[in-house]
Amino acid sequence: MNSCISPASTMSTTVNVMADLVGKISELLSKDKATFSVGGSIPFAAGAGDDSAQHTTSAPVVLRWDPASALAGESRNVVFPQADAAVGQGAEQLAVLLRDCQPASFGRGGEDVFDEEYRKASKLDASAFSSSLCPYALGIVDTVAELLMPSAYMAGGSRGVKAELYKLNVYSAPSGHFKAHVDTPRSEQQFGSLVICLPTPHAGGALVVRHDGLTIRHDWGAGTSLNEGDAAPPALQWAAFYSDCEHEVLEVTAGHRVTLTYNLYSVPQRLQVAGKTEIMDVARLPLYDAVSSTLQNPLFLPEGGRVGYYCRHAYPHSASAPADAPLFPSILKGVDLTFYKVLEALRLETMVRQVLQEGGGMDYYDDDDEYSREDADVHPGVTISRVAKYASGTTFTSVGGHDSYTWDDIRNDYGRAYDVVWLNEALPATGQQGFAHLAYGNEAEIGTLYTYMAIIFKVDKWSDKELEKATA
Ligand SMILES: O=C(O)CCC(=O)C(=O)O
Ligand SMILES: [Fe+2]
Repeated sequence: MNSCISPASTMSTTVNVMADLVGKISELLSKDKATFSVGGSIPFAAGAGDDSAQHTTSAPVVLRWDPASALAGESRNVVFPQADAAVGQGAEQLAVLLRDCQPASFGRGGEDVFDEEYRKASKLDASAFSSSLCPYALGIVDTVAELLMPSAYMAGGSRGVKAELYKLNVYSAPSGHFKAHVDTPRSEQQFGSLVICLPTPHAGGALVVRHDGLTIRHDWGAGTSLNEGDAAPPALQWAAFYSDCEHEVLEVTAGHRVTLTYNLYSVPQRLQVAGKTEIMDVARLPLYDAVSSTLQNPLFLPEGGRVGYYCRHAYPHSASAPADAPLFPSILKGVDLTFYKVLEALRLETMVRQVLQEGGGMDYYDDDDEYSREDADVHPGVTISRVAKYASGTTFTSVGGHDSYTWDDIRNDYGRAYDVVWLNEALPATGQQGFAHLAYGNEAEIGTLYTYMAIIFKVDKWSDKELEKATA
């Protein structure tokens, strides 16, 4: 160790540099969009003996397209990466692809315009080609969801990312490029774009993304054989960025740079199932028949009422969700989702809500046991249940801070009371502390009661006419 003490000026420089660095990092961490573009690289599987179970690798990518000039039903194809021996032939196939592409336009003042000064590229529309590349299977979509998903949608993980194929673009030497621009969002749900670069040898053509004074450069030509010295094994290279980021494609100086572009949307994750009955025929489920025939039986709740089912799965229901991205019903899964779908298909008035645990919590108050109405003759199997006004979030009451309160006083302050015929019992593991109340003791304390997610539907009262018909 050097025993010499640094002069004061050096010390203070060091301190300043440290403060600068720490400041920079914490500023980036505090900014919602400091991570405004992410990217990566996925190698191609080497074939037999490859340890692809451990690492994500890609199978060769087959690209097929419909040339405008070909007979109906005829398509052409090319496989990436090209085998070394086939590079000459590959160049020919690329030339054919290029010939079948159209000049790429861009949006200016609400119009599609062609201007090689601004953008020099060729494209195929998504309707004219397909490829075996699946960004979901490669983990790209999950990675984007983890890192770029707008934070407003994160609560409860109820939203997912949809990557929709948009274009195939080819930027070729000399001078293929796209000047700085911002992509036009295709809908309100679009939050970004994804670009995947197929492994063709090229130089130049870096994708440069800028946001808030920061720049990220994705240079995919650098690792290809046209840049000897640093040529890497062929890989799929990709980048994703937020829609409000300015970006550009620098000039391609050699070869062809071929990319697939995708629009990235934030979508309700499971609502893709919950919201669309057309992809699943609910009426084919045994549960559908069981519920529908029960409802047709005049002996079942002739006076009408509510029937409840405690969800079998645990959900983060005591956390609140943003109003524009509610957790329920979109987060429902498995049998809970199936049951909800069945009720929806039967057009029953249904609510997915938190229900307060029956009875009280710790031994603070008298339990006067009024909440459960087991006066079986009048209301067989009916329980007065406390149902929350909202599906998610924790509620609080100031009731309970004195020993003259009873559990019922506290419970009465939670949601609404409904008479419910329960189909099952709540599973302890699905409960969460969703209702906080004041408790008493030496010091002010807060007690909590458990809430459980439930699906409750309404059964209408039978009219005399219907009853007559049903029993005839
Ligand atoms: O091919 C790329 O790298 C991105 C092209 C682009 O910015 C676009 O298509 O809007
Ligand atoms: Fe763009």
